[in-house]
Amino acid sequence: MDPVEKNGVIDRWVKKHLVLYTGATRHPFILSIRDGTIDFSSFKRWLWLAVLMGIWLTGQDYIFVREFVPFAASVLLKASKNSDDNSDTEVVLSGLASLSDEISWFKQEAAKWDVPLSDVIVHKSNQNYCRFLESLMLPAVEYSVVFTALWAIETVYQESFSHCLEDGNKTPPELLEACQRWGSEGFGEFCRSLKKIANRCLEKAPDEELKKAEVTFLRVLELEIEFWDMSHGGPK
Ligand SMILES: Cc1ncc(CNC=O)c(N)n1
Repeated sequence: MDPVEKNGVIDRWVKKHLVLYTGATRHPFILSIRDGTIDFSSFKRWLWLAVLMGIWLTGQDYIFVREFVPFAASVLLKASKNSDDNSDTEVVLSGLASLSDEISWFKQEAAKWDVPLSDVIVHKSNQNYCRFLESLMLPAVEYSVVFTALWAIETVYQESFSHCLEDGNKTPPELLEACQRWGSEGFGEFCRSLKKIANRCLEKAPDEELKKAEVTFLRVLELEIEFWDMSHGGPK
């Protein structure tokens, strides 16, 4: 890890807010996937799996990803305007490409499990998250703030699902594909690129902007925890 990364602003914030960060990246929901802590009686297993797939197959995450696309596109727009370093644009573009692949994956999974993705009831925590994303799309929101949000949103999933793939995991085989989608080394590489860009911008940000970016980071963690809570409590 090069020196900027080690002592970068983001690593400082992760350390400072480790409890909330761990709450988002080691949520009981994620631990229950990694430990496969499901009652192996077939009915409960199936039910548990249905609850678990609920996050994806009641379409909550599908709705999130559909809302996340315009947000990521707004970051791409800001990146193309930010003269600093146009390699930022390529990083964001690669993220958008994986999003389009993700949407097709959701559709095929929904078809496989025979779950309609249209007129899904949007859960409260999902509505909050989508409204938050919309607030970040306003032109006035600073580049360092939106990149901090983009890095945090992607990293929570990467950290969470890569944990489910670590040695000694007991992740149910049916869920390995979903875990690999976000837990893969490639996605980890993408998150590290986002972190580099965010750190570069945050190093130069005035205090006011730095504070806004930190608050945005914490808000993403809270919203991710609420999102896991929603699925942990099952589709309501
Ligand atoms: C709630 C939530 N947070 C982050 C991600 C990962 N980013 C885009 O796919 C996701 N799919 N859903």
